[in-house]
Amino acid sequence: TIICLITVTATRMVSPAIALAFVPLLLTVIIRYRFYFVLLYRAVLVRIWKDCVSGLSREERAYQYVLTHATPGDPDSILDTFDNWCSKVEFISNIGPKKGKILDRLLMEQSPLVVLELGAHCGYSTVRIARALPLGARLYSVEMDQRNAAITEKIIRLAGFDDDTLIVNPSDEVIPRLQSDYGLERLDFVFMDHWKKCYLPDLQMLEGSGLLGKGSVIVADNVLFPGAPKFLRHIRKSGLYEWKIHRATLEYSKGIRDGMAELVYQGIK
Ligand SMILES: C[S@@+](CC[C@H](N)C(=O)[O-])C[C@H]1O[C@@H](n2cnc3c(N)ncnc32)[C@H](O)[C@@H]1O
Repeated sequence: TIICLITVTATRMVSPAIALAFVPLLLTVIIRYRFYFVLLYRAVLVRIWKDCVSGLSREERAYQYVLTHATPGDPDSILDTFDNWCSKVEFISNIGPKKGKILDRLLMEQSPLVVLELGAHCGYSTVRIARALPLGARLYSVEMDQRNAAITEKIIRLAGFDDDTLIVNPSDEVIPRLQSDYGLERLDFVFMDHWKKCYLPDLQMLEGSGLLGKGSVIVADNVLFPGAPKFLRHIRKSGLYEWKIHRATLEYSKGIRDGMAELVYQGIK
């Protein structure tokens, strides 16, 4: 319909031959970027519409769904229910099941005892991380949005991970106080999934904090889409890390390429 309308309007303004010449171009654009259009529709248009009709935020809608469909105390059921909602009902930028499995594997391999999560949103990755940690490990999750943090808090409790620490503040205020306020001496594992423009300054802040030791692992999501080019340039040039990109697709989307960066700090401590 859109193509016809544009063509008809264009035909009235310019010659029919020129207008028709644009049809293949339009079709090519639509086919090539179809996954991005679907994402725009699911993440923005459906959200605006449901915000209006439900009177709840998207995060509250997700929580209501999880509360009524998942088994309390069962992290697997909570994650599966989130995944179901995000693939079939509305889009939320949880790390999702595919990249989540990569994160699970890295956590299992490292068995970290002190973990920092930057960007908890509704608590999906928080539950995913907590589920994979060895006994006695500590997870510190940082979320700056109070409403998101309230949902995360409820999801953590629903999953039964009452011992995790949720810090409601922006990462650049939390990182400098991790030693003084929380008594941390070393971070074994950091998961970054907050605003992409914060990746580089926060990584540099962590480097300067003395909290990273040789072998500390940093995993950063979405480094290819939406992308974190300055962060990638730094890890390439600084010489402080052994690193690789785990290629995948964007959460709950088939055709948008994304990746997670895995960094192993080579500094001394
Ligand atoms: C992509 S979502 C996180 C998704 C979550 N990691 C998951 O997989 O379930 C990003 C979240 O990071 C939070 N955020 C963004 N910048 C932040 C910052 N500088 N400090 C703390 N939280 C931040 C946002 O409020 C948002 O809730």
